[in-house]
Amino acid sequence: MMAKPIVLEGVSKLYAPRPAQALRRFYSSGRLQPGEHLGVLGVSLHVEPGETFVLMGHSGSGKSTLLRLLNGLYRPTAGRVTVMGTDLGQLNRTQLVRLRRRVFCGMVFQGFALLPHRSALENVAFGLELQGVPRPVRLERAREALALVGLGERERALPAALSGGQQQRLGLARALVMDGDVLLMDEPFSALDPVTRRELQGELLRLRARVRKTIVFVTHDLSEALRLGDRIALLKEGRVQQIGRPEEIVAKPANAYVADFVAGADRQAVLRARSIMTPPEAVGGAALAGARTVAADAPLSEVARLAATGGVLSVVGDAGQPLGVITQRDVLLALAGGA
Ligand SMILES: Nc1ncnc2c1ncn2[C@@H]1O[C@H](COP(=O)(O)OP(=O)(O)OP(=O)(O)O)[C@@H](O)[C@H]1O
Repeated sequence: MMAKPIVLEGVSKLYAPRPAQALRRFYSSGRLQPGEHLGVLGVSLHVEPGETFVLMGHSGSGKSTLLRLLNGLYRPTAGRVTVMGTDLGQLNRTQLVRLRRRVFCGMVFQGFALLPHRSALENVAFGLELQGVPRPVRLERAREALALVGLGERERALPAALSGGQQQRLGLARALVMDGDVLLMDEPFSALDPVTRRELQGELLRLRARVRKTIVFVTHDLSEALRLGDRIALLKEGRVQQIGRPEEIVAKPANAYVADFVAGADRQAVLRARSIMTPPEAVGGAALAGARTVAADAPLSEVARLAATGGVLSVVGDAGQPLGVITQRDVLLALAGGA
């Protein structure tokens, strides 16, 4: 079995002159002293190969700190970070740099630091140049990456001649051209207008199917997280509130904070039949006889249409096996945001 790209076990990071001491004091007294800041506290999570894992939370909740812990840019004050089966704490600087280069293909930021006097093509090829990849090879790979993000026609353009959305695509190409399996994205689309932003999200979803990279994506935007994430971790004040698939977080928020955070979600788009069904025992066998079936993955909008004509729906899995039932009441509650 393939090693998990990233595993975090009880990871904490304090920004303090003496972080270990500050953390001990924080655990015993619940307080920090002036000049000490909590980055993240006791975070455990893992990222599966090929998934898009979203770190979501308000400003200051610890998303960027976590991203820099999981790629070894920061060392944890406590806890363990394991990347592709290797405990980062066991590596010296050189080994760490080598592992990061092998596993991660760079980070995509908002306002990506593009080289202003180099063409789009040379910007993308730059990382390979630093690695000593011969010029013809790196230009060929850079062209492929540019084509992948839809900038094939603009390879000679200087960054300043590109729109904000195009510059962001260029940033993406610059990361994609590198070898690593894991792509880190820190609020890459936040500075873009809403239309361009949605467009680039769509682009990323399409790309993901083609390049098979594992993606860790940071955002404070709920709709972006729900759209892009296979799974989402919601952070508050450095602590994980809930980890789950988008429909799990929306349908079964773990606490009042999560419920409040997801209150504005587009429930019809996010919820699936499986997230609102109840066990078959909930209704009598008689009610199920002749019930219409709906796929477990069907979105709530479709479930609602089917349920509107009355009766109970039988939710079935890929092989047609019964998984649960949905009544009209379940649909109404889900649409209304009830449990
Ligand atoms: N270099 C630093 N020194 C001191 N405190 C820091 C440092 N970097 C981050 N922090 C603190 O750690 C906490 C988490 O910050 P972080 O940047 O990880 O949050 P974030 O969720 O990424 O926020 P944003 O969305 O605003 O970037 C905040 O309280 C922040 O003030």
